[in-house]
Amino acid sequence: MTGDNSEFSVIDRLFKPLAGLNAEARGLIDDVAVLGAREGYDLVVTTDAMVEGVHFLSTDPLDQVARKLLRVNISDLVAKGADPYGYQLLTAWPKGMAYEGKAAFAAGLRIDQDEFDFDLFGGDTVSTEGPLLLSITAFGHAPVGRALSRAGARVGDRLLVGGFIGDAHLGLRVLRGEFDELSEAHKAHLVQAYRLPQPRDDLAEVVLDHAHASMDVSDGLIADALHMARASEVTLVIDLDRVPTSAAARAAIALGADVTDLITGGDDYQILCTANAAGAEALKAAGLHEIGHCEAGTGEVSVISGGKVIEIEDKGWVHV
Ligand SMILES: Nc1ncnc2c1ncn2[C@@H]1O[C@H](COP(=O)(O)OP(=O)(O)O)[C@@H](O)[C@H]1O
Ligand SMILES: Cc1ncc(C[n+]2csc(CCOP(=O)(O)OP(=O)(O)O)c2C)c(N)n1
Ligand SMILES: [Mg+2]
Ligand SMILES: [Mg+2]
Ligand SMILES: [Mg+2]
Repeated sequence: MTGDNSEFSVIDRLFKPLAGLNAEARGLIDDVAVLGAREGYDLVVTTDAMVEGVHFLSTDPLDQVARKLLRVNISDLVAKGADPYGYQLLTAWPKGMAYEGKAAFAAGLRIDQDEFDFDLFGGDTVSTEGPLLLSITAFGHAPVGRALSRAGARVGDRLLVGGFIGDAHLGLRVLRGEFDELSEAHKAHLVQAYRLPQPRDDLAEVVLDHAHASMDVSDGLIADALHMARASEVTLVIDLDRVPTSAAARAAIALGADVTDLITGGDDYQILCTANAAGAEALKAAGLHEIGHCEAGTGEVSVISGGKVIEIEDKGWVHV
């Protein structure tokens, strides 16, 4: 089996089929991929890595790890209003990792490549004495000059979010043995949110058409709102009571989960954006939720609940 599990055999057997017949990938037998320019569009590029023990658990199924890796990258693209196109993949396999694990990983990629119409263009394979490390550089297309940014929030804008906040953070805690009293259905919902975030590619177009500033929530709602507030040089006011939470999250809160953990825990991969009043109505009609507004400022986030300001010390995830 060692031959089967070696670098070029794995590329040939597991990754070449994922590149398919796409000429841009050059059959994964060249040094580069060559992406043709699409007239009238900018190429939007993003990179996000995932490390075992930092972004996912060693007990998470490898097909789902692969899908999460694709999804966290697609999440950044759709938050910019870009149409996901394809990706480069880096795999740093722990020495001795079995072929079966790599095959499960490739099977997960296949599922979500098809789900999101996203092609593999190439990448790199290395081995490591450390934990499993995976990285994707993802490409998407946005009409020239129109890809959204974290800057661009305007005083008077409404602040909106694409879906539930806090589920993934609670899902990680469920996997670590917390909230055992929750129903099996609620636990499954939260674990699914952690293992398999749902990037809202269906919202990319409406966000592109109506948002002034847009990003995805990865570090935590408050931390990422702060990133947006700083980039836009405004104050974002978040009404905690309007932040959408699932029935499962509310059940966890009833069991003692702190609501501030939900808005600082991260891993949500929901769109966070601002728009003027008319734009906000269009975004709400598409399913986004209004959670606050934008005031004059110099890069602050203010969280209110029941009309009172809440101080939040740890605002979200920071890699150190
Ligand atoms: N090692 C790095 N080298 C160059 N740019 C980086 C590096 N790490 C992060 N960045 C840049 O810093 C910015 C913020 O990154 P990050 O917080 O990871 O964004 P996101 O939450 O959208 O994934 C991005 O513009 C990203 O390209
Ligand atoms: C095992 C495990 N522990 C902790 C976390 C929580 N966590 C790790 S990284 C992170 C922030 C998001 O990852 P990052 O690499 O910062 O993504 P980016 O902001 O670049 O999109 C969070 C919330 C997790 N997902 N899994
Ligand atoms: Mg990143
Ligand atoms: Mg990201
Ligand atoms: Mg981050």
